[in-house]
Amino acid sequence: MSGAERFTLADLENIVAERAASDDPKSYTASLKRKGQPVAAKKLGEEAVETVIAAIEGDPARLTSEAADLLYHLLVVLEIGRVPLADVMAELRRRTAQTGLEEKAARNPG
Ligand SMILES: N=c1c2ncn([C@@H]3O[C@H](COP(=O)(O)OP(=O)(O)OP(=O)(O)O)[C@@H](O)[C@H]3O)c2ncn1[C@@H]1O[C@H](COP(=O)(O)O)[C@@H](O)[C@H]1O
Repeated sequence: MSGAERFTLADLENIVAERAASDDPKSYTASLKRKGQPVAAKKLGEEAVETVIAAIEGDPARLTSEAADLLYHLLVVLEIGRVPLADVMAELRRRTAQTGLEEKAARNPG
């Protein structure tokens, strides 16, 4: 393990919320918040593509780095969109009652 056992996405969510609310000119989070959701969401999309490329290339170190960028930017988009991570986790927890294919069928009945 990498020593990150006690650091959770909820911890990072708290940091992101604090930085988004700050007017620190050195804060990347605050700058994304100022630019607004279209810019932050586009950045999330770029990080998703970079993660896909790293996954296909099969480089675990690059995949780790790009996945970290992706998760951070997802938390920024959730913060700007006023969606608590707990709501996303509750939705994921709800889905544990069924298999992925059952969940897919429930979304697209018929
Ligand atoms: N985990 C992260 C994190 N991961 C990635 N990034 C930033 O996301 C950007 C990634 O974009 P790119 O790789 O495309 O690099 P870039 O070209 O410099 O980015 P752009 O100029 O295109 O936006 C970089 O600026 C990274 O520094 C992050 N910025 C912040 N955090 C966390 O958020 C905390 C608060 O950060 P500040 O708001 O900057 O204080 C930090 O202490 C970290 O814990």
